[in-house]
Amino acid sequence: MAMAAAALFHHISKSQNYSSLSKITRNFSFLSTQFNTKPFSHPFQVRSVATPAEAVAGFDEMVSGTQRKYYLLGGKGGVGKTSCAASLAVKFANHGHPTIVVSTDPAHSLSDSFDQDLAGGTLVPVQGLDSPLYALEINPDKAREEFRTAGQKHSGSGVRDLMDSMGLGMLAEQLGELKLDELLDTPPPGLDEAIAISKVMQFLESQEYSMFTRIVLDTAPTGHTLRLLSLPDFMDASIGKMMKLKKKIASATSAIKSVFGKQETQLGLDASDKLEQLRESMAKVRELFHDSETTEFVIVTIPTVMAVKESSRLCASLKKENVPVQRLIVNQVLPKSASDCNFCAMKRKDQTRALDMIRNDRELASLTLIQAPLVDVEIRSVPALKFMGDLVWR
Ligand SMILES: Nc1ncnc2c1ncn2[C@@H]1O[C@H](COP(=O)(O)OP(=O)(O)OP(=O)(O)O)[C@@H](O)[C@H]1O
Repeated sequence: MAMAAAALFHHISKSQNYSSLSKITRNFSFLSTQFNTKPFSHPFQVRSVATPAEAVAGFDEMVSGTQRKYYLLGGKGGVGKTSCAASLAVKFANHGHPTIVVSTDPAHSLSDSFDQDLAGGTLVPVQGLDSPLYALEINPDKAREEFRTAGQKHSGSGVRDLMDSMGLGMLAEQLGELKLDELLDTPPPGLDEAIAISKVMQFLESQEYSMFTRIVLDTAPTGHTLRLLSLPDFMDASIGKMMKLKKKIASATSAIKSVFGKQETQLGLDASDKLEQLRESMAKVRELFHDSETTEFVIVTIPTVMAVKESSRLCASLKKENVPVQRLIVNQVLPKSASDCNFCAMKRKDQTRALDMIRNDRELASLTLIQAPLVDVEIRSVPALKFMGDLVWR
């Protein structure tokens, strides 16, 4: 059976042909009948642990409406965030939504997941679909570099010397104290992700991209996400300080200009301008994170005690920050099989324990639980992602 499933996946990955996918689904059912087992039927089901009143609708609800919606997928490293995000994006596109799938994880795997080169920091069309799907892999290092370049202009010693000679040493000192270079060299946790997301916002706000009605974000592992949530406040405080200084510098600049006729650009205010922009986009990110009309954070996990504990902490933080969260994907659930080896039987017992833990967890129990099976090949390429999407997003 495993061999047969692997062969089928190999076939769809090679063929890149959608019409073959319905055949694949039929073939899986066919195989199940042939082998008189139900290896995939149970885990493919979408089950809810929420009470009916709390239960949220399935994919129908996610796909309905032409208003733009954002889906952020996050969780522990390696649990299948990218596979779930990419498969959701493929499914949205195939349901008529012009879609963008974005990765802000410094260790991108969108290209690997789609088995196409999607790098470059700009929108790249995903090949192999009939409807528009674009991918965007933001490189946080590159985005940070842009800030650094602006920062160097801002806090260059030339400016400081000039201000010193003008008797504005105090101000120069304050300028130095801002430690912009240092901020960018050793960014506070989450700054990279913030810069990446603000870059995404810049793209998404432009008229050119207004046609996209579904945005799927494959976020960096949990730690980054949690820090990102608290970052807007941090940015507000530190950039606020920066803005005050900018005003002082602006008045000093005009004083210098009036005496020496120097060009204002010589004092380069690019960095603070950039930071102000960053603050503005962080405010938008914060708004976006909290708007349940447009945004949903989907937690992805696997059935292990460690992953469940981390998901519970993530869920608690999201709730505390009022980030809309309704669904929990438990990925890589071992399918029941008639021919369980000892290892599989033990592993499934272990997974059952972790699933029970979810059902009894204070944070997670109220979420709609979506179980996705562990399949016997890697999820790579558009057809494979479509296949996964049809299992997960129902
Ligand atoms: N349900 C599944 N069955 C089999 N393999 C899977 C499944 N889900 C994901 N995988 C595989 O697990 C690996 C990791 O998946 P993926 O890259 O989606 O995880 P991730 O959470 O995004 O990882 P990272 O945190 O490193 O970005 C990939 O090789 C993927 O093909």
